[in-house]
Amino acid sequence: MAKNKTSRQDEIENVRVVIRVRPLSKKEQTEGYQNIVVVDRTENVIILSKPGTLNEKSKSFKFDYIFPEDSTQMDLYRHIALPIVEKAFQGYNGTIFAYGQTGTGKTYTMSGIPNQNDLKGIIPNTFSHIFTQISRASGERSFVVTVTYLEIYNEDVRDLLSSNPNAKLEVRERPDVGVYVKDLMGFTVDSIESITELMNRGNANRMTRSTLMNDVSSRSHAIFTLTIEAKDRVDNKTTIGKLNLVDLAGSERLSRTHATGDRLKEASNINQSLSVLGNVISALVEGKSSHIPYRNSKLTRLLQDSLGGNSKTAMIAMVSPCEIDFEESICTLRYASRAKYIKNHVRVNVETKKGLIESFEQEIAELQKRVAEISMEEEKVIEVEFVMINVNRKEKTELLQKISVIQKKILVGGENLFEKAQQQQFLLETSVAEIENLNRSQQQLEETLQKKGAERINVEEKYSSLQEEDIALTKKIKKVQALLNEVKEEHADKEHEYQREMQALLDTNRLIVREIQLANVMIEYYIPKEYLRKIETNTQWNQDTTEYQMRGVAYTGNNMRKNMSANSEKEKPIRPTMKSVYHSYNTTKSKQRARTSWVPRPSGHRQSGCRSARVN
Ligand SMILES: Nc1ncnc2c1ncn2[C@@H]1O[C@H](COP(=O)(O)OP(=O)(O)OP(=O)(O)O)[C@@H](O)[C@H]1O
Repeated sequence: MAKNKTSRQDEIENVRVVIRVRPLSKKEQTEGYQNIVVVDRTENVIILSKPGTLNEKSKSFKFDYIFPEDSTQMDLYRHIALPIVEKAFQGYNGTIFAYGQTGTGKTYTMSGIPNQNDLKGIIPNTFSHIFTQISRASGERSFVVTVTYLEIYNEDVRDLLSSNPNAKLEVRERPDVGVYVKDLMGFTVDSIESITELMNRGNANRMTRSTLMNDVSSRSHAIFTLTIEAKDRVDNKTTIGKLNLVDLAGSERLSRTHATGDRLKEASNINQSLSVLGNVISALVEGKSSHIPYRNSKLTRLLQDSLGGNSKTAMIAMVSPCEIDFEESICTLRYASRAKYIKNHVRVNVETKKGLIESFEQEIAELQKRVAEISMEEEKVIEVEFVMINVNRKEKTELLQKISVIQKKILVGGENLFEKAQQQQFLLETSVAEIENLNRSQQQLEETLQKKGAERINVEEKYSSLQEEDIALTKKIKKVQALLNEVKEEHADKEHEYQREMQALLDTNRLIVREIQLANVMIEYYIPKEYLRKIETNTQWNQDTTEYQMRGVAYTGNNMRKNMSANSEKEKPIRPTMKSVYHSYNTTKSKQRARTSWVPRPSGHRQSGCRSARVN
């Protein structure tokens, strides 16, 4: 990973890109499909052979690391998540996101199988890691860990931990906070149980369904965020590390999924937002323009810091080894290859305002003061009134309970030996994985040494005679020729990929046109002209939320109708006084309109109908 420092003390770091290959599924094996993936562990190269061709048609890609199909969940954790989580404790932001075709193991890698220790994914392993780290920290350090969990489904942001997970939340931006989700609920956690309970609740609320490509396919992008606030009492410094664990929805070829109707719309939305993510990656890598299209999707807006900003970021690109997925796998590897060149500017986030720990400590001090006051009062009134004592005792008990709840939120280093057994389990597995990795590195070193030895012999033997030089040159020409062919083929592949992307865009476009046509028909036949004009003059494009907004939205027809129906039968609606603001239909006018509805509306109006549709 490239790394250097800038003058502002920021460290410049490339996004770390690794590949994970899942094993062939039982279904693929029974149907007789071939595994076309070979991994060169020494060079970190993945080679895919084009089905039905000889080896020379294979394609190879180099990455920071490649996890072959026999890799364990712990291998992934140790190599990818562990260094980032450790840095989050020091106040760095971190992001790990899983990208890839549908059914390649993104959810398996990020969440895994919850009840089996060795199959737990990155998110639950992070919980064990965090609480282990806290219990190992010095007693001078205090921590508050907060969790949020959201999903982006069909370009709507939803809080997976809310009691109303279907409510759509707004993405906002403020100079002092950056991009954030309004009304997203954050929970402080004090144990592995409490955080696991939140994860399970969120997962249960996540939008999944069975598709032709995956029995349990995630139809949304999910972002699990852990914020670790750490206060050091020695230097009185508070740092905040934010960790985004992202399970993206899978890309899919619409022609292979046979999706129609709402599912087609859902799949188009997924592809569309992944395509915006791809455009952001390209723009960052090319560095041609200062404009990076983060605003073109909610996903890229929320991941703005993770891509090109202040975050240590790792992308795990998932690949299927199956021959029928060759083209999709090549697309994934190309996509991931570009991400390797993104440079982030990372730094420690030092809290300058009052953090959560300080607020909690202040609240505890105030409550303790009140408890002390009550104790003194108790002593004074002991001989006066029995009832008074009871009232005071009740308040005191409540205050002490409150203090205990807040105290639990602040985790003190070394003292909180939670879930000892689970921590040990985690440590044990980590050490086993460490030993395995050391063995593997040793094996890789030996292989590299052997290779180098063979190369030296080659060099010594080369050019011992003119004839040999001639042979070598001919070989070189052949090699260059092969390279040229490879480049040509690559070009043809890219052309092909471009065509397919175009096709996907056309599909999406067709859907949008259909929706616009529906909106136009509804406007044409159901909305009187004067109301349409009124709607248009009261509607404005909001650059920040990237949606149209209505002035006086509380007085729009449907909102007014909602309020009126909420009124009891007895209360008569206050129609007369609201006439100026309530956009209700006028019966006489609608009759007139029905008589003249065959008259075509000016084309300008049709277009303004499109404008009133939400654009993302
Ligand atoms: N490395 C792996 N080892 C064993 N099984 C795996 C592995 N990766 C994926 N699987 C299995 O493959 C299936 C699909 O995995 P998963 O649902 O995680 O894919 P996904 O990429 O999240 O798909 P989607 O984008 O449709 O949500 C699951 O049954 C999962 O258990």
